[in-house]
Amino acid sequence: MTYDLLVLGGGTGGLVSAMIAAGAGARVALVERDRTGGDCLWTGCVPSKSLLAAAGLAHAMRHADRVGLPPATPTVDLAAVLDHVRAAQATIAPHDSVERLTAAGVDVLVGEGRFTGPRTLTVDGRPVRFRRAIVATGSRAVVPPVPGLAALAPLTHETVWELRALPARLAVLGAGPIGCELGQALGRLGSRVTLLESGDRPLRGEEPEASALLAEQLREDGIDLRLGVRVTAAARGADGAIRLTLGDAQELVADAVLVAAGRAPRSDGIGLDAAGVRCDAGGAIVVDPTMRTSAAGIFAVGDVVGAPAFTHVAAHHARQAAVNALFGLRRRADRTPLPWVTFTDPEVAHVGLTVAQARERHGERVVVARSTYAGLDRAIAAGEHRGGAILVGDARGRLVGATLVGRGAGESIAELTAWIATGAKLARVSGTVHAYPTYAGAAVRAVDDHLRKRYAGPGLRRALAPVLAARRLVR
Ligand SMILES: Cc1cc2nc3c(=O)[nH]c(=O)nc-3n(C[C@H](O)[C@H](O)[C@H](O)COP(=O)(O)OP(=O)(O)OC[C@H]3O[C@@H](n4cnc5c(N)ncnc54)[C@H](O)[C@@H]3O)c2cc1C
Ligand SMILES: NC(=O)c1ccc[n+]([C@@H]2O[C@H](COP(=O)([O-])OP(=O)(O)OC[C@H]3O[C@@H](n4cnc5c(N)ncnc54)[C@H](O)[C@@H]3O)[C@@H](O)[C@H]2O)c1
Repeated sequence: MTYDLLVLGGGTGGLVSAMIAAGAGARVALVERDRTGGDCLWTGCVPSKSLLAAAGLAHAMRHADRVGLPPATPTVDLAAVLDHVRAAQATIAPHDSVERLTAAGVDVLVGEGRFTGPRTLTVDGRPVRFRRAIVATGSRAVVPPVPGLAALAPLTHETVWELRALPARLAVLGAGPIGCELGQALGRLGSRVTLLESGDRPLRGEEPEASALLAEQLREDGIDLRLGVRVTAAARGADGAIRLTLGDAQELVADAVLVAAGRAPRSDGIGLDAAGVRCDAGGAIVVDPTMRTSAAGIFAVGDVVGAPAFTHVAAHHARQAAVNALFGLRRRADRTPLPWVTFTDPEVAHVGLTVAQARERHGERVVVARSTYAGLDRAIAAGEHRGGAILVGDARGRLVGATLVGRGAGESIAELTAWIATGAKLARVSGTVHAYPTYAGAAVRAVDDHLRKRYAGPGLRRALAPVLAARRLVR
């Protein structure tokens, strides 16, 4: 049989592609060599958010006095916390399962897939023919070429879940989303964490204020956050401890190292040359906005096409690619704003342009509205003080970007994403009634303050003075 659509990879990108195609009545095969569900379910979003939930509670217990309760120091048993992680995975797994795919009409082919031509692929050597294909093979952790590091088999987001006990001293390499989320979680659960970042701030792509608030909290948590640091060598001593040599000739001793220094597309070894699919210098499959690769009839989605690497982006790509592949349409994946959230405490949520990007694109006349949780009633009532909102408008005042920091940021960003998608002006955010008191109020407050500063000055008062004087004459 020749399949209408062959999907290589059973993570989010592959699952969504296959389910949509099967729903449309196509003959679909999905090839997966491991467990369906991919990085998100097994080694990414779900376990990290489950771990963060436990870490957040441990932190809240220690700091209960912020709201007038006696603080408590939890005795953390990592094995029990990881039972919670696995229970969350087990609850979600049926949604991504082979059984669900099969029931929907997808043929799940278990094994290693490799293209052998533009319309053929083998699964553990067995040939399969297809009319159209979607590549969704994801990405893998990169271990930087530091002498001695790879030989230590450092932890990555793939293996950290196999720990039996908390490392007493944990060195984390990289303060991107993975390093910050996992570093903060393991630190709050009891490891002494040193977070080593070669750049000058954590979450380097976010607004500098967001990075600064997160850095403050990480340090308050007791994490030794070292910026502008390069690890030049790694070795295990006779005592079993790991010694990292830092660029400035200092030594850091740790019981375990977690590498969180970026990810690389998983595009090698899958026969892309035989299929005529081109990759860029970093190994990302080159696609156009309709997710077509350089090979006619072959599409690619998710992490394998490079940044931004998020589950909801993989799903969004897949929705466009599946219908484009089956029906020859040209639906584009670049027509909608893409939000993302780093689930640290404080959460950092982002959509659209940063202030610097907006200035580059729209010039100096961009509008910037800011607020902090120090003036937000909901945050004050909850004893939260670290957070705020930065909204960016173009020269005409249309919302083009937003960053929210603090509790609730990940939820509130949805509203701003929708406003950007509709081309709304900033004033619409505060013109819309929001329930009181909510964290969503941070964005409203930012816009209100901005409008007040801009319009409610002496000029407006001078202009309105005669109107008010005339109204006083009316009985
Ligand atoms: C620690 C961590 C936390 C994260 N947290 C979040 C979060 O909170 N929110 C968010 O949006 N994103 C998060 N992400 C990112 C998210 O997990 C990825 O963007 C998403 O899983 C990508 O989906 P994908 O389908 O492209 O690839 P994957 O999920 O990696 O799926 C690829 C699949 O292809 C299979 N495969 C590869 N090669 C072959 C082959 N030759 N033959 C057969 N099968 C093959 C693999 O086994 C895998 O199952 C996180 C990532 C990490 C690492
Ligand atoms: N909440 C989420 O949505 C979430 C969570 C985790 C990961 N992710 C996704 O996974 C992607 C990968 O995450 P990541 O954190 O591994 O990568 P990243 O590329 O975002 O960050 C890696 C960090 O490591 C630093 N670094 C690189 N080499 C280093 C070295 N040798 N020494 C010290 N620092 C070094 C970089 O400067 C950078 O700050 C993210 O970009 C995101 O798309 C998403």
